[in-house]
Amino acid sequence: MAMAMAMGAPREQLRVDARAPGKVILSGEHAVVHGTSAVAAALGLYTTATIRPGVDDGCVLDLPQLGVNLKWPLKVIEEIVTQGHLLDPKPAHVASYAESEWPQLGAFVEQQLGLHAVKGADAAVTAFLFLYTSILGLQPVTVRVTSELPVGAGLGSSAAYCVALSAGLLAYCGEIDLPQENGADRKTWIDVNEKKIDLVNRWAFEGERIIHGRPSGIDNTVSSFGYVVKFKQGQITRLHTQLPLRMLLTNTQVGRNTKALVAGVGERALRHPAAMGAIFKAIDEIAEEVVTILLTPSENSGGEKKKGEEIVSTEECGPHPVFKTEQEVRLQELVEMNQGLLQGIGVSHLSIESICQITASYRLQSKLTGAGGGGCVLTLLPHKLSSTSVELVKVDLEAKGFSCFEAVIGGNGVQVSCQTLS
Ligand SMILES: Nc1ncnc2c1ncn2[C@@H]1O[C@H](COP(=O)(O)OP(=O)(O)O)[C@@H](O)[C@H]1O
Ligand SMILES: C[C@@](O)(CCOP(=O)(O)O)CC(=O)O
Ligand SMILES: [Mg+2]
Repeated sequence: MAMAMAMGAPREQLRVDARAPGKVILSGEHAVVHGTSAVAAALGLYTTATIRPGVDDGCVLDLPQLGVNLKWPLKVIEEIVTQGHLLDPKPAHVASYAESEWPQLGAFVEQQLGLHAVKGADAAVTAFLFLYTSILGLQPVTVRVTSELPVGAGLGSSAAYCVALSAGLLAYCGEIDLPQENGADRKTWIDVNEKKIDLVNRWAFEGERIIHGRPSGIDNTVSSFGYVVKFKQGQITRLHTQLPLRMLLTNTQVGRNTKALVAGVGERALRHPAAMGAIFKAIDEIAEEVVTILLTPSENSGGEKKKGEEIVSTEECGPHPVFKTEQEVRLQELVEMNQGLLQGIGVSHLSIESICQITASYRLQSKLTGAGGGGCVLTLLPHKLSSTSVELVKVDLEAKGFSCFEAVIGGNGVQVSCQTLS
């Protein structure tokens, strides 16, 4: 029925919205690009793509966070795309992006953006043109993408951008069911149908390849499926954890580029294959142990607390003691070890180390999340830690110029909404 309603409304009267969450990586970033396991959780901050009917045979792309607002007559795009890409869109069959097949695209995007473009704007526009022409073909559309996520900060903004765009374009061409409109002003968001999430995820991965160069796929996967996932060589395991995952996210405010950081780790791995392989293996073991802890039932059948749940550690942290369960003590140690290994492969930063030292003085362990080199740091918070103690840590971090917030994690994945335009 939902699809019928959506299909019933001609496209020139349909506005489609798709939103996708950012993410935190609990363990395994960078090593996962080299085939090991990683664990990631959806973050309660979203990127939203809005697809509206186009006007006078044109395509408009509005990316306010990158200062991009471009409009092209469709025939201009046709000249660029026809050179290297069938103009017969097959939304259900994911095409793989190859720069060699689009010889004109790079120069076209560079010329369109000019010399003063914001860093990363070229990748965003290129990813859009690939996804738009591959999924929709040359249909007049007006597309706007906005986000609650900081861009380039390790919270998976590139993946959320690609997932939201892919879902919005697939919904606009009828490949994804849309919700019944409720007539009220409030949007009705629905999860993308299970059978279609994989299609969204595979298109988004192609977009991530344009932005990241060599993505593992974990970012677009957790942004598509939501909740908590284990990812290894394309294998997705959705983790149903009962462990209360509380964390503080601190932004170093240091900009960096994931593509360059991932390439740098690859080059170091070529220079030191055995040593880097050993580090990747250690990170793999850490990620596997994190999975085991997350999957430990929190209570046995009688409702009593399981072994891992009793308080086994009490340390001073400002005015209140920090109570930690055995699972929390083990997770903290794994976070500390993972951060040390990430430092070893060259992706930490002075600002990240400074945050780790500040939180360690409160008996809390932290690690960079995402590509590192700046960006964001996650700090595990014992579930019994008082809000007063959390506030103390935040005040200390903010006094050093960092910005931090207690993250909402483990929520839903990609969702869609629609509105029939009068
Ligand atoms: N809201 C957005 N609008 C346009 N492009 C975006 C947006 N969010 C992310 N991007 C794209 O993703 C890039 C950042 O991705 P990346 O370097 O992987 O950092 P991260 O994924 O950690 O935020 C940006 O330079 C841009 O190309
Ligand atoms: C470094 C890496 O493991 C995660 C990158 O995360 P982000 O783009 O910095 O949010 C790369 C990848 O897995 O594709
Ligand atoms: Mg990214």
